Amino acid sequence: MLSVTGLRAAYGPVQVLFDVDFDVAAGSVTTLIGANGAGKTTIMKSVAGLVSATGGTIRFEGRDITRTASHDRVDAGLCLIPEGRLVFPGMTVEQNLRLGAIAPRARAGHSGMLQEVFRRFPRLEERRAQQAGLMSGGEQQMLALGRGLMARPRLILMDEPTLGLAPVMVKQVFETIEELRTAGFTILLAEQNARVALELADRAYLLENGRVALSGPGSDLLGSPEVRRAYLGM
Ligand SMILES: Nc1ncnc2c1ncn2[C@@H]1O[C@H](COP(=O)(O)OP(=O)(O)OP(=O)(O)O)[C@@H](O)[C@H]1O
Repeated sequence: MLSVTGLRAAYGPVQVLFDVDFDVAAGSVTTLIGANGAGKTTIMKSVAGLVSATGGTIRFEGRDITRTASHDRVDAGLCLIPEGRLVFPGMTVEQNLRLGAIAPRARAGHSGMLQEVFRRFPRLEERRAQQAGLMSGGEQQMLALGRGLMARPRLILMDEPTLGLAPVMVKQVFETIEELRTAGFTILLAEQNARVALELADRAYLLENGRVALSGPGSDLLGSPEVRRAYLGM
Protein backbone atom coordinates (compact mmCIF):
# COMPACT_ATOMS: atom_id res chain seq x y z
CA MET A 1 0.00 0.00 0.00
CA LEU A 2 2.85 2.36 0.89
CA SER A 3 6.32 2.07 -0.55
CA VAL A 4 9.08 4.46 0.49
CA THR A 5 12.45 4.32 -1.24
CA GLY A 6 15.59 6.35 -0.66
CA LEU A 7 13.74 8.91 1.48
CA ARG A 8 15.82 11.88 2.55
CA ALA A 9 14.70 14.84 4.63
CA ALA A 10 16.36 17.83 6.22
CA TYR A 11 15.60 20.74 8.51
CA GLY A 12 17.47 23.62 6.88
CA PRO A 13 21.05 22.50 6.39
CA VAL A 14 20.76 19.53 8.76
CA GLN A 15 19.94 16.23 7.07
CA VAL A 16 17.98 13.90 9.37
CA LEU A 17 16.80 11.06 7.07
CA PHE A 18 19.32 9.18 4.95
CA ASP A 19 17.97 6.93 2.18
CA VAL A 20 15.22 5.34 4.23
CA ASP A 21 13.45 2.38 2.58
CA PHE A 22 10.32 0.71 3.94
CA ASP A 23 7.03 -0.79 2.86
CA VAL A 24 3.62 -1.06 4.45
CA ALA A 25 1.45 -3.94 3.23
CA ALA A 26 -2.33 -3.48 3.00
CA GLY A 27 -4.10 -4.69 6.14
CA SER A 28 -0.93 -4.80 8.22
CA VAL A 29 0.48 -3.01 11.23
CA THR A 30 3.99 -1.79 10.44
CA THR A 31 6.01 -0.34 13.28
CA LEU A 32 8.91 2.10 13.37
CA ILE A 33 10.93 1.94 16.57
CA GLY A 34 14.01 3.88 17.60
CA ALA A 35 15.41 6.21 20.22
CA ASN A 36 14.50 9.88 20.64
CA GLY A 37 15.62 11.82 17.61
CA ALA A 38 16.05 8.73 15.38
CA GLY A 39 13.70 10.27 12.80
CA LYS A 40 10.35 8.54 13.36
CA THR A 41 8.29 11.74 13.44
CA THR A 42 10.12 13.12 10.41
CA ILE A 43 9.23 9.96 8.47
CA MET A 44 5.58 10.28 9.51
CA LYS A 45 5.50 13.95 8.50
CA SER A 46 7.21 13.19 5.19
CA VAL A 47 4.62 10.54 4.35
CA ALA A 48 1.82 12.94 5.36
CA GLY A 49 3.37 15.73 3.28
CA LEU A 50 4.13 18.07 6.20
CA VAL A 51 7.89 17.81 5.65
CA SER A 52 9.19 17.89 2.06
CA ALA A 53 11.40 15.02 0.98
CA THR A 54 14.77 16.22 -0.29
CA GLY A 55 15.26 12.89 -2.07
CA GLY A 56 13.62 9.55 -2.72
CA THR A 57 10.10 8.47 -3.60
CA ILE A 58 6.89 7.90 -1.65
CA ARG A 59 4.29 5.74 -3.39
CA PHE A 60 0.78 5.25 -2.04
CA GLU A 61 -1.34 2.59 -3.73
CA GLY A 62 0.98 2.69 -6.70
CA ARG A 63 0.83 6.46 -7.15
CA ASP A 64 3.88 8.70 -6.68
CA ILE A 65 2.80 11.19 -3.98
CA THR A 66 6.27 12.55 -3.16
CA ARG A 67 5.31 16.06 -4.29
CA THR A 68 1.56 15.86 -3.62
CA ALA A 69 0.12 18.49 -1.24
CA SER A 70 -0.74 17.16 2.22
CA HIS A 71 -4.49 17.87 1.87
CA ASP A 72 -4.55 15.88 -1.38
CA ARG A 73 -2.86 12.98 0.45
CA VAL A 74 -5.67 13.11 3.03
CA ASP A 75 -8.17 12.99 0.21
CA ALA A 76 -6.33 10.02 -1.27
CA GLY A 77 -6.92 8.09 1.97
CA LEU A 78 -3.91 8.82 4.13
CA CYS A 79 -4.28 10.25 7.61
CA LEU A 80 -1.78 11.33 10.30
CA ILE A 81 -2.64 11.14 13.99
CA PRO A 82 0.09 13.47 15.22
CA GLU A 83 2.33 13.08 18.22
CA GLY A 84 0.90 15.03 21.14
CA ARG A 85 -2.67 14.43 19.82
CA LEU A 86 -3.17 18.15 18.92
CA VAL A 87 -6.91 18.27 19.46
CA PHE A 88 -8.50 21.74 19.43
CA PRO A 89 -8.76 22.30 23.19
CA GLY A 90 -11.43 25.04 23.18
CA MET A 91 -13.80 23.13 20.89
CA THR A 92 -16.12 20.32 21.90
CA VAL A 93 -15.47 16.65 21.26
CA GLU A 94 -18.09 16.62 18.52
CA GLN A 95 -16.71 19.76 16.83
CA ASN A 96 -13.24 18.19 16.81
CA LEU A 97 -14.65 15.06 15.21
CA ARG A 98 -16.60 16.95 12.57
CA LEU A 99 -13.46 18.86 11.62
CA GLY A 100 -11.90 15.51 10.72
CA ALA A 101 -14.36 15.16 7.86
CA ILE A 102 -13.72 18.35 5.90
CA ALA A 103 -11.92 16.67 3.02
CA PRO A 104 -14.22 16.27 -0.02
CA ARG A 105 -14.37 12.48 0.03
CA ALA A 106 -15.16 12.41 3.77
CA ARG A 107 -17.77 15.17 3.78
CA ALA A 108 -20.59 13.21 2.18
CA GLY A 109 -20.65 10.34 4.63
CA HIS A 110 -19.70 12.20 7.77
CA SER A 111 -22.89 11.55 9.79
CA GLY A 112 -22.51 7.80 9.33
CA MET A 113 -18.84 8.04 10.21
CA LEU A 114 -19.64 9.99 13.40
CA GLN A 115 -21.95 7.15 14.49
CA GLU A 116 -19.22 4.64 13.62
CA VAL A 117 -16.67 6.57 15.75
CA PHE A 118 -19.14 6.77 18.66
CA ARG A 119 -19.77 3.02 18.39
CA ARG A 120 -16.03 2.37 18.53
CA PHE A 121 -15.36 4.90 21.31
CA PRO A 122 -18.50 5.17 23.51
CA ARG A 123 -16.63 7.55 25.83
CA LEU A 124 -16.50 10.13 23.05
CA GLU A 125 -20.27 9.97 22.66
CA GLU A 126 -20.76 10.38 26.41
CA ARG A 127 -18.52 13.46 26.26
CA ARG A 128 -19.58 14.81 22.89
CA ALA A 129 -20.45 18.27 24.29
CA GLN A 130 -17.38 18.51 26.55
CA GLN A 131 -14.50 20.84 25.78
CA ALA A 132 -11.74 18.67 24.33
CA GLY A 133 -9.00 20.35 26.39
CA LEU A 134 -10.67 19.11 29.58
CA MET A 135 -10.47 15.44 28.59
CA SER A 136 -7.80 13.15 30.06
CA GLY A 137 -4.69 12.34 28.00
CA GLY A 138 -6.07 8.92 27.06
CA GLU A 139 -9.43 10.37 26.06
CA GLN A 140 -7.70 13.01 23.95
CA GLN A 141 -5.77 10.23 22.19
CA MET A 142 -9.07 8.47 21.42
CA LEU A 143 -10.44 11.79 20.15
CA ALA A 144 -7.40 12.35 17.91
CA LEU A 145 -7.86 8.84 16.51
CA GLY A 146 -11.60 9.33 16.10
CA ARG A 147 -11.00 12.61 14.29
CA GLY A 148 -8.58 10.79 11.98
CA LEU A 149 -11.16 8.07 11.25
CA MET A 150 -13.66 10.76 10.24
CA ALA A 151 -11.50 11.34 7.15
CA ARG A 152 -12.23 7.70 6.13
CA PRO A 153 -8.54 6.82 5.76
CA ARG A 154 -7.18 3.62 4.30
CA LEU A 155 -3.74 4.15 5.80
CA ILE A 156 -3.48 5.56 9.34
CA LEU A 157 -0.16 7.03 10.47
CA MET A 158 0.02 6.99 14.26
CA ASP A 159 2.90 8.91 15.79
CA GLU A 160 3.66 7.81 19.37
CA PRO A 161 0.03 7.36 20.41
CA THR A 162 0.97 6.09 23.88
CA LEU A 163 3.30 8.95 24.81
CA GLY A 164 2.60 10.13 28.35
CA LEU A 165 -0.28 7.71 28.97
CA ALA A 166 -0.82 5.56 32.07
CA PRO A 167 -0.22 1.79 31.57
CA VAL A 168 -3.93 0.97 31.50
CA MET A 169 -4.46 3.51 28.69
CA VAL A 170 -1.39 2.23 26.82
CA LYS A 171 -3.00 -1.21 26.81
CA GLN A 172 -6.26 0.25 25.53
CA VAL A 173 -4.51 2.10 22.70
CA PHE A 174 -2.81 -1.11 21.54
CA GLU A 175 -6.13 -3.00 21.74
CA THR A 176 -7.70 -0.30 19.58
CA ILE A 177 -4.89 -0.64 17.03
CA GLU A 178 -5.53 -4.40 16.85
CA GLU A 179 -9.26 -3.81 16.39
CA LEU A 180 -8.57 -1.35 13.58
CA ARG A 181 -6.35 -3.89 11.83
CA THR A 182 -9.09 -6.51 12.18
CA ALA A 183 -11.54 -4.01 10.71
CA GLY A 184 -9.32 -3.76 7.63
CA PHE A 185 -7.37 -0.56 8.26
CA THR A 186 -3.67 -0.39 7.46
CA ILE A 187 -1.50 1.18 10.14
CA LEU A 188 1.97 2.67 10.27
CA LEU A 189 2.89 3.12 13.93
CA ALA A 190 5.85 4.99 15.43
CA GLU A 191 6.46 3.90 19.00
CA GLN A 192 8.99 4.08 21.82
CA ASN A 193 7.10 1.39 23.68
CA ALA A 194 9.16 -1.14 21.74
CA ARG A 195 8.07 -4.42 23.29
CA VAL A 196 4.31 -4.10 22.80
CA ALA A 197 4.74 -2.40 19.45
CA LEU A 198 6.90 -5.28 18.17
CA GLU A 199 4.53 -7.92 19.54
CA LEU A 200 1.78 -6.31 17.53
CA ALA A 201 3.73 -5.56 14.36
CA ASP A 202 3.46 -7.63 11.22
CA ARG A 203 6.63 -5.90 10.08
CA ALA A 204 9.01 -3.59 11.93
CA TYR A 205 11.87 -1.23 11.22
CA LEU A 206 14.50 -0.11 13.71
CA LEU A 207 15.74 3.42 13.01
CA GLU A 208 19.05 4.75 14.15
CA ASN A 209 20.23 8.28 13.35
CA GLY A 210 17.92 8.64 10.39
CA ARG A 211 18.74 5.25 8.85
CA VAL A 212 17.05 1.85 8.89
CA ALA A 213 19.37 -0.30 11.03
CA LEU A 214 17.26 -3.47 11.07
CA SER A 215 13.99 -4.69 9.59
CA GLY A 216 11.88 -7.83 9.59
CA PRO A 217 8.79 -9.39 11.13
CA GLY A 218 8.05 -7.88 14.57
CA SER A 219 8.83 -11.22 16.23
CA ASP A 220 12.29 -11.30 14.60
CA LEU A 221 13.16 -7.87 15.93
CA LEU A 222 11.87 -8.88 19.37
CA GLY A 223 14.35 -11.74 19.32
CA SER A 224 17.28 -9.69 18.03
CA PRO A 225 20.11 -9.24 20.58
CA GLU A 226 20.63 -5.65 19.40
CA VAL A 227 16.98 -4.71 20.00
CA ARG A 228 16.81 -6.60 23.30
CA ARG A 229 19.89 -4.83 24.63
CA ALA A 230 19.18 -1.30 23.45
CA TYR A 231 15.38 -1.10 23.56
CA LEU A 232 14.02 -3.79 25.84
CA GLY A 233 16.59 -3.46 28.65
CA MET A 234 17.50 -7.17 28.56
N1 LIG B 1 11.56 21.40 13.23
C1 LIG B 1 12.79 20.93 13.38
N2 LIG B 1 13.87 21.73 13.14
C2 LIG B 1 15.13 21.27 13.27
N3 LIG B 1 15.45 20.00 13.62
C3 LIG B 1 14.43 19.17 13.86
C4 LIG B 1 13.06 19.58 13.76
N4 LIG B 1 12.27 18.52 14.07
C5 LIG B 1 13.11 17.50 14.35
N5 LIG B 1 14.40 17.88 14.23
C6 LIG B 1 15.59 17.03 14.42
O1 LIG B 1 15.49 15.94 13.52
C7 LIG B 1 15.94 14.73 14.12
C8 LIG B 1 14.85 13.67 14.04
O2 LIG B 1 13.75 14.09 14.85
P1 LIG B 1 12.37 13.32 14.92
O3 LIG B 1 11.41 14.17 15.67
O4 LIG B 1 11.99 12.86 13.57
O5 LIG B 1 12.78 12.04 15.77
P2 LIG B 1 11.87 10.97 16.54
O6 LIG B 1 12.48 9.64 16.26
O7 LIG B 1 10.45 11.16 16.19
O8 LIG B 1 12.13 11.38 18.05
P3 LIG B 1 11.12 11.40 19.31
O9 LIG B 1 10.90 9.98 19.66
O10 LIG B 1 11.93 12.13 20.34
O11 LIG B 1 9.88 12.13 18.88
C9 LIG B 1 16.33 15.09 15.54
O12 LIG B 1 17.73 15.26 15.58
C10 LIG B 1 15.64 16.42 15.78
O13 LIG B 1 16.37 17.21 16.68
